[in-house]
Amino acid sequence: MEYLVIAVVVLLLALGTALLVARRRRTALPPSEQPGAVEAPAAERPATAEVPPAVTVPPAVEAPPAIEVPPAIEVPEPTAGRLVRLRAKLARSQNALGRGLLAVLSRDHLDDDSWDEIEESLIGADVGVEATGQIVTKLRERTRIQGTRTATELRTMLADELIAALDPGMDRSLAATPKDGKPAVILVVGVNGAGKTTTCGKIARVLVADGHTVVLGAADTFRAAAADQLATWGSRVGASVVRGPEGGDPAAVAFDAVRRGTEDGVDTVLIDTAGRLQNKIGLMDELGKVKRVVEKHGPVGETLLILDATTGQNGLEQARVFTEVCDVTGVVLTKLDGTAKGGIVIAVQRKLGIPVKLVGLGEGPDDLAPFEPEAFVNALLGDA
Ligand SMILES: Nc1nc2c(ncn2[C@@H]2O[C@H](COP(=O)(O)OP(=O)(O)OP(=O)(O)O)[C@@H](O)[C@H]2O)c(=O)[nH]1
Repeated sequence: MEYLVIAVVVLLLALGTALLVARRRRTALPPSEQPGAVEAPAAERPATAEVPPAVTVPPAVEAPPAIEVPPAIEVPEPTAGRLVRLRAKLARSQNALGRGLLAVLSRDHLDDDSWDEIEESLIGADVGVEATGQIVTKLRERTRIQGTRTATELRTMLADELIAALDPGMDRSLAATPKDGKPAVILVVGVNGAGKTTTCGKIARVLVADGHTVVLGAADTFRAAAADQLATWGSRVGASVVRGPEGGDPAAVAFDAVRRGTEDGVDTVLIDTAGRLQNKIGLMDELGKVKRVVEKHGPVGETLLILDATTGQNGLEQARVFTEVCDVTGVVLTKLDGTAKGGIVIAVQRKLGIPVKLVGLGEGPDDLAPFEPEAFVNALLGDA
């Protein structure tokens, strides 16, 4: 009997505990798990402190010491035939001048209006009024005398006249060969933004491609970046660059560059100058001083004027100032790839009486070509 009472008590206790656990579990269920429960909007929910994720700190790795990798020396493209290779870059001029003119020339009959159109195309391409007059007069005369009619023959005649207007007999070689054990000195002048520094770098590549050794002088001390730019160009072709402090004396840098070129026994010293001077007297003083100081080592063999082809007739005015200030021996016409007015080459040569020696046809390092009148005119007129 005693045992029976104990068993009943134990059973009742077990039942009570089971019931209590079941109730507790029901109240502990999360609201969303309860059927029909609606999630309270975030604003109404009590803010809970977010536990930041555990951060694992990687073991400290020692950085390897920086190794200075010298830039690889590049082999510039050969200069021969560059103009032909770059002819596609004259696309804008080809469309404006070549296609337009050839369309007129292929008409059955060339009347006065057609000749007027030819004249307008040439003037529109910056050939210049005087040169255009002469070219058209000669063409008209030849077609009248020879009775030529086919478009191909007319194209050949036009090309002949354009080439003649470019004076193909002019000496366009660069004076870059050393004399009496001294390097040849080339001064590069022009207004800022014309592409002077870039062209200096490209000329260095032209010279290296033609087998010369070169030292570059960063005498454009006005703009610190110009010297950095030149240093990059130089390092790519293994040419040393002599530079001075920003705002320093350009003549001193030019002098040091020639001295360095002489000591190193290089063929050519190429000197980039600043063209930022606002007035002719200042410009004359600075360039005059650079030249005088450099000439303590020996004569300057070449002074190249860098002209931006896209500035058209305005550029010609600036050019004239430089020709008055220094003895310019050659012109480099840059950015011919960016203009439909390729005829500017003719105008520049006629106005200045100085040969165009090189033309810039793009921003690529080898987009600078020795100027050849025949190849240029053929590229301008296209193959039609
Ligand atoms: N499309 C094109 N751009 C060119 C050519 N030549 C130079 N440039 C660009 O013209 C810009 C000016 O060139 P820079 O060499 O800095 O001109 P800069 O005359 O030295 O100027 P400063 O140092 O300020 O006196 C650059 O963006 C060149 O890449 C060219 O033939 N074609």
